[in-house]
Amino acid sequence: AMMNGMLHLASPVNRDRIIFKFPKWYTPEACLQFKDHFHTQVRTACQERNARTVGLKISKVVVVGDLYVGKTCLINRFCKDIFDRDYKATIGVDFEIERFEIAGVPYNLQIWDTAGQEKFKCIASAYYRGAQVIITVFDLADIKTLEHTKQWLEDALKENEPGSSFIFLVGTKKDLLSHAECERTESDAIKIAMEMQAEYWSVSAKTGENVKEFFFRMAALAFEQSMLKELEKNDETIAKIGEGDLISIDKVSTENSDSRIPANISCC
Ligand SMILES: Nc1nc2c(ncn2[C@@H]2O[C@H](COP(=O)(O)OP(=O)(O)OP(=O)(O)O)[C@@H](O)[C@H]2O)c(=O)[nH]1
Repeated sequence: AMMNGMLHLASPVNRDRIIFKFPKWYTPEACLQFKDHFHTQVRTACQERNARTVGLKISKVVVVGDLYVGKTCLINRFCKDIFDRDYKATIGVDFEIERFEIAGVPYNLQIWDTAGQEKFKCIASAYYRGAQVIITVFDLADIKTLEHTKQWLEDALKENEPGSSFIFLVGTKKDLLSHAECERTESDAIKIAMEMQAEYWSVSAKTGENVKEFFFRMAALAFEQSMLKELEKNDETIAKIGEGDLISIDKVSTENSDSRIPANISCC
């Protein structure tokens, strides 16, 4: 099974998981980043990825929110392209690994589906740690689930470094609302998203509306952030090597004891 799993990861990624262009936001009112292309540094690093970015890139995503809001259906629509109208409660947690190729680089998302039922909360919260993305989900047709999203987010944030996760607020079951109803709920949701510093999306797992767009956007933001972090780490390593060199240069200049040149000038 292990062998199969590894072969699976080595095979080419599905054609509809290839991202070239930076995916767009849903609404400018609650959007994490305004831009339509990858960071130049990231693009360059992706082009020379063999030299600089080694290893299997994987980011953790956790999906939280009240029971019955449609977390499992949202994940299943994207990962398996299916929709199940029968409700089966998530017991504790479940996860999917979704493979992408972004700007030419293989990339994986580990998507954790957590249970909304109160009795599973302590099991589920054990999986919140180390989330690069937190998705708080509510049901557009059930306004009290929107009110609960702040609490869900707070619980997820407790387990993570401040400012280390991208936050999304997602309203599901868009198909159940008229255009006017949807707009009304959206404007409430956008206010909450702004308070949460989250990006807002309305989706339907039933019809598939905005599902792929949402996951692509999330994957691209998470990918870019992890590439930037990696580049920063590489730069630090290079800087440290540089420091070492400077110390030896200092030594040389001290040993030469040329009194007209202060030793520290060689730093620049
Ligand atoms: N009409 C419609 N129904 C949906 C949609 N998404 C989910 N549902 C229905 O809502 C119910 C709950 O969906 P789930 O995905 O199981 O909900 P959940 O948030 O994972 O629930 P827990 O696992 O208990 O936390 C199911 O009966 C789904 O068929 C949607 O986009 N439109």
